[in-house]
Amino acid sequence: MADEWQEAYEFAVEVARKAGMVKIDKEMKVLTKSSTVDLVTKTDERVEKIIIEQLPCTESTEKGCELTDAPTWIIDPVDGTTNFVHGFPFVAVSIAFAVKKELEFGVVYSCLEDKMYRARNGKGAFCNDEPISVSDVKDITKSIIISEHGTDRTPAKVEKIFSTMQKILCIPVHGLRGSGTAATNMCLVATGAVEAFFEIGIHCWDVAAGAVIVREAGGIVLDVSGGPFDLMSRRMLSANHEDIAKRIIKEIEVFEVPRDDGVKHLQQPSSF
Ligand SMILES: Nc1ncnc2c1ncn2[C@@H]1O[C@H](CO)[C@@H](O)[C@H]1OP(=O)(O)O
Ligand SMILES: [Mg+2]
Repeated sequence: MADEWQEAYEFAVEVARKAGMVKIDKEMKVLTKSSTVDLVTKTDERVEKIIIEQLPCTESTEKGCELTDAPTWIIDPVDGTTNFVHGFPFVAVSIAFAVKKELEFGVVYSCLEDKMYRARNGKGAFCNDEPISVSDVKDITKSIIISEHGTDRTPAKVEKIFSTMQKILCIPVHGLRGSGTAATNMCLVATGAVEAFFEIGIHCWDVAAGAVIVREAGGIVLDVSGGPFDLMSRRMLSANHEDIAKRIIKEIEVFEVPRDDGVKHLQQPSSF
C-alpha cells in the first residue's frame, strides 16, 4: 500500500485542533492523580472523550500501557495540566500513532499559542505548515536546555533533579527553561528554540508525538543514559545533536521510576 497511514495522520491533526478548542472550562474541577501536585481536571477527561470518540478506533484500554504490534493511538488530551489549572499559558494536546511498536506520526497542538506541530516518519516536521528544524549549536556553552521538576516531591528525588540542573547550569549554559509541558518542550527542541530537553518521570503519552517531531526535525531522542529511547521507560532525552546530548548525559543523576508497562527490571543500555 502506497501511503497507508496518511489519512490517519491528517485526521489526527484535525482531531487535535478540535480538542484544543476545549481550553476554557468554566466549571473547571481539579482532581488529583498520584499525589496532591499531580493534577487532572474535568477538561482532561472531556478532551480525552472527544478524541477517543472521533478517532477511528477500536477500543480504549484501562489496563495500563502495554504496547503491542497492533496500530495504537497514544494520547495525552491535556499535556501541562498544572499549567492549565493555573492559567500558565502552555497547554498541549498530544496525539501519536504507533504500528508494530514503532512510532509512525505525531501531532502536538499547543492550543494557547495556536501552534500545530506535526511530523510523520520520513516526511519532515512542521509547525503551522512551515517546515521546522533543530538548532545547529553544538557547543553546550551556547545552548538553552529544558528540564522539569516533575510531580514527585520525595526530598531525595528532588535533590537529584536540582543537583542535575545545578551541574548543567554551571557548565555553564546560556539558560535553563521549562514550559511545564513535555510535548511542547519537545517541539521547542524541534524548532531550534532550545538545544535539548530531558526528563525522568514523564509517561509515554507525554513524549510519543514529540519524539517523531524531534526526529523529523533532524534531532535525536535517546534514553537519559545515552542508550536507545524506550517509550515505556519514563526516561527521555531529546537533543539537536549528539555532542549536546553526550555532555548533558554526563551530568544527569538518574533515579528509579516504575515503567509504564509495569515490566520490572529492564537494563538501561548506554551507548555513550
Ligand atoms: N510523574 C511525573 N513526573 C514528571 N513529569 C510528569 C509526570 N507525570 C506527567 N508528567 C509530565 O511532564 C511534564 C511536566 O513535568 C508534563 O508534560 C507532565 O504531563 P501532564 O501535564 O500531562 O501531567
Ligand atoms: Mg502529559
